[in-house]
Amino acid sequence: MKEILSLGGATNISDFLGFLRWFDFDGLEKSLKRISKRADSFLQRLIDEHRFEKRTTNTMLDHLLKQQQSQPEYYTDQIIKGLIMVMLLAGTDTSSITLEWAMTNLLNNPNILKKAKDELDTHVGQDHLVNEHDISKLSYLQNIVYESLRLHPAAPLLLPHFSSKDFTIEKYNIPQNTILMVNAWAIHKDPNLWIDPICFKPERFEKEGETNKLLSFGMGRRACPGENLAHRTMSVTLGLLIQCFEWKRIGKDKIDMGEKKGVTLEKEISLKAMCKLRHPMKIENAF
Ligand code: HEM
Repeated sequence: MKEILSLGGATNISDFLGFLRWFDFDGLEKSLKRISKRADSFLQRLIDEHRFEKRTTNTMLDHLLKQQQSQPEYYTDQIIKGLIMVMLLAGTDTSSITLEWAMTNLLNNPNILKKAKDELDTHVGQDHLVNEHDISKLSYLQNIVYESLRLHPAAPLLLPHFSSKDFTIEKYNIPQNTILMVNAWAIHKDPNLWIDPICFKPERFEKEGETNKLLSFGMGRRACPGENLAHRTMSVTLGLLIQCFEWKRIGKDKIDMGEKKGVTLEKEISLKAMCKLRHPMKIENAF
């Protein structure tokens, strides 16, 4: 997955100097073909395993294979492989990166972590594990996710767009067929839009309408279709991490906030932290 993401985000010089395509100048095309073949055979194996397994489970793949039986001309293996690929490529790294940043910010701001813990103790308690139904009661937790997405948008330049006709933004004339990148990372830190833009302050989202200024999932027709799913999974996962464990930094120093360069905004140094179980939850109540 890492290799696909890094090759997918690599600059392809042949996009700008078309004649270089003849030579596959830096071997990018060859590498893409190799990795596509590997990914395709991995996904085909996955489909075949599920197809021949007698036991049915409640997974996306099982549902798609059921659809294949009633509409084989649409739900081909090719379409199913594409759908799984999109889920894996667009949905996993982005969500896990955001969670890593959220935990880093919480560990660097123990007062915010405590506030989130108190909210969980008040609205969920310890009788059951946090689940999707609890999320609407956990507004502070949701604001932590928004604030993490503001400071560390997982796709900092969104995806490249293309102008379908000539247009003007402020004093800039943009010709048709221009590749356009939106710098969400910079817009999210613009002091004209945000008070204390570089501070981690989940409280800012208590003001109505503040979330509308976020660009982390893009906007318009090509905005991220996984936004709701991502919010739910990230809120539940972060909620579980706070509900079940006591968290501490490894040393006294604040955790490094350096960012790696790339299509997705990874931490330069992966997060390492200490945790211990908060309370022995009765396992029969946990699920
Ligand atoms: C924290 C999590 C996520 C973030 C920050 C994120 C962000 C984005 C962004 C910025 C775009 C491009 C929007 C644009 O350029 O206007 C995008 C596109 C997309 N995302 Fe997400 N995403 C996340 C999770 C997911 C999940 C969970 C899925 C699906 C399971 C998903 C599926 C997609 C797809 C299919 C597109 C392409 C849409 C298109 O081109 O029309 N994303 N995402």
